[in-house]
Amino acid sequence: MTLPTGTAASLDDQPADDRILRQGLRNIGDMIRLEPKPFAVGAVGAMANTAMTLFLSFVVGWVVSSIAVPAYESGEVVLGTVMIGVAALLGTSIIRFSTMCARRIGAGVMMFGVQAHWRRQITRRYLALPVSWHQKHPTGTLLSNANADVEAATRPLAPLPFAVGTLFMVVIAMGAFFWIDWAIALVALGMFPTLFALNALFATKMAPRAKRAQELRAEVSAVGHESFDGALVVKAMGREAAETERFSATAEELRDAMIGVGRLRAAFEPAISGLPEIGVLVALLVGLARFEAGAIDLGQLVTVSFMFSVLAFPVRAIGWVLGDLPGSVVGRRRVDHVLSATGDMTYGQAELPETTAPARLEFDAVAYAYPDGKEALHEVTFTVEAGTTVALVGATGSGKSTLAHLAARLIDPTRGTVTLDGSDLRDLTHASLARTTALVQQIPFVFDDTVRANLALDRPGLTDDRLWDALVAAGAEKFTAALEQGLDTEVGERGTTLSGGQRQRLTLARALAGRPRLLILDDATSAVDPKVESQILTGLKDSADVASVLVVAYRRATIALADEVVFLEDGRITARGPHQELLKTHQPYADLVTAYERAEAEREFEGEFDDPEFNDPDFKDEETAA
Ligand SMILES: Nc1ncnc2c1ncn2[C@@H]1O[C@H](COP(=O)(O)OP(=O)(O)OP(=O)(O)O)[C@@H](O)[C@H]1O
Repeated sequence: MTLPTGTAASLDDQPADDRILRQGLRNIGDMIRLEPKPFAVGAVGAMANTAMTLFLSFVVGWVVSSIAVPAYESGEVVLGTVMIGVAALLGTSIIRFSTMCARRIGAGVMMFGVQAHWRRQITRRYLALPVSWHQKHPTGTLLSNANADVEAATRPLAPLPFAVGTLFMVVIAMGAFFWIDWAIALVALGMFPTLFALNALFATKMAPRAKRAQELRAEVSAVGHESFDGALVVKAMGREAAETERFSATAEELRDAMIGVGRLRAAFEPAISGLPEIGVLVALLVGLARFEAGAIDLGQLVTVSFMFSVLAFPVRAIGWVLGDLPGSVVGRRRVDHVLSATGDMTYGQAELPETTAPARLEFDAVAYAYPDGKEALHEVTFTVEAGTTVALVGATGSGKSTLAHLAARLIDPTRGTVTLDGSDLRDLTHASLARTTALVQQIPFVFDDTVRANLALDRPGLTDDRLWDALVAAGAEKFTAALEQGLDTEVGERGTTLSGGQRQRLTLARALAGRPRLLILDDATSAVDPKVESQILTGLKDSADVASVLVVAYRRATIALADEVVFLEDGRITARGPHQELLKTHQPYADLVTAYERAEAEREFEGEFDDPEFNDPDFKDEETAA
């Protein structure tokens, strides 16, 4: 049995500088394959645009030599010829404008299309990866993967069609230069390769800085997310200054890294943007000399000068693409780190029958080791017989939650088997497993949506009647009915408008609405009034839709409701049997349950339950009177 370790290519395995260009160009190739149509529109638009720009050079040259010069020499303006000149200039400009639109639209659609594709892939991957992978990756970093990294990876796409068009223009212009005059062509031949070499040098120097900046973006996102997520703890513990300091330190590191990026850019940018201007100047000087030597005429001189000056700006687009390559390679590697992460849960083909009868859960010699190698459970063997309730009891860290996660197949055992009605959980289809079992955790997760949406989670066939039945069974119908809009009430981000106890009962109702055949409660009612908790669990046992229940329990009353208690010590079952029997026969168990009882009495005395109904005498009387 292999563990879902969630490994992937290491991010430190950074490509050497000389490979940045190759990897960057391959990355661009991959992105073109993802969005070929918008790229084609953008590139064809750009090439048509540059062709029109070059054509304009000839039009300008022709207007000068055939209209302006004869008019100047004869002192006569021929209106018809002028109109042809104006029409040629206007027509070329209109086509240039429309092709520029096509270039920009193509580039935008391509870039946002690739971004959307990768974001979808990343989200799918996050959902497919096992819990063990998520435990090792902070949420802030995952957010950064889906945002900053995807954006960095696709950044060269914005100027890409422009750069492709420019390359096309350079090739045509070179031909034109050679056709007009070899000396002018030599100037161009010197300028363009120097410009490409300069850009390539810039890209390789930028690579390590871009990598560091991208890592720090993820760190800032992770620290920020943790601080905002833990805002209540930070405030309650008076840790604002320390937390601000922690965030500032990372933010300052990012600032320094970005300044480093800016410095390098500042060092190269003047040379990269100045070189074409120098080229124009040299071409003009050489052109003038060649004109005086009679090698070219005035129209050709104007054409050549115009061509050099219209090329001076677009050749920068090639620099923009090359300048964004290092960041894009680093962003792509970080995206690939998520997309290539292994450790998916693979599901089998077996289906359990679609009945509502309670299921039988069996652990046979189960062991589980976390990815750090620490074995949390050893040789665990026990059964939850169909329709019975088994309480898992054990000191903190004894392995109760690990066992609950194995029962719900959030993780797979390192050794041994977990079976439902005789089928190994690993052989079942995902749908069959989700239909049969439901896990309710101590920390309830509530979506920023209505009560109805939170209960139904888009599962088919969950009518309002069924949702109300589940709310009744979870002891949540009174507070739901008291909400202003009942099932349609928005509960806010993470259910902030509800108390902790209400959130727990809502998530219990969510699980019950699916009528699971095995219900796993991992301390799922800890914030609920103990008496209400007892009522809920008794109700579940007596209900017509009786399920088998595996419950991680701390309260004596809850434990006493179970048909059998499984007592865990350091990941091993050291005692099993009915609660009353274990109290008499197993001293560590008796000690723990007594300690729980004492702690519970203190909590109750101090009114600690995060459940307004419990702390509100009217509600409490109403709910506990039955
Ligand atoms: N993600 C993890 N990585 C490594 N070790 C872990 C991880 N989660 C839990 N453990 C370890 O596994 C052991 C069992 O943990 P588990 O959460 O199952 O205990 P528990 O009985 O549910 O504890 P509690 O009552 O405090 O919730 C503990 O020693 C814990 O430190």
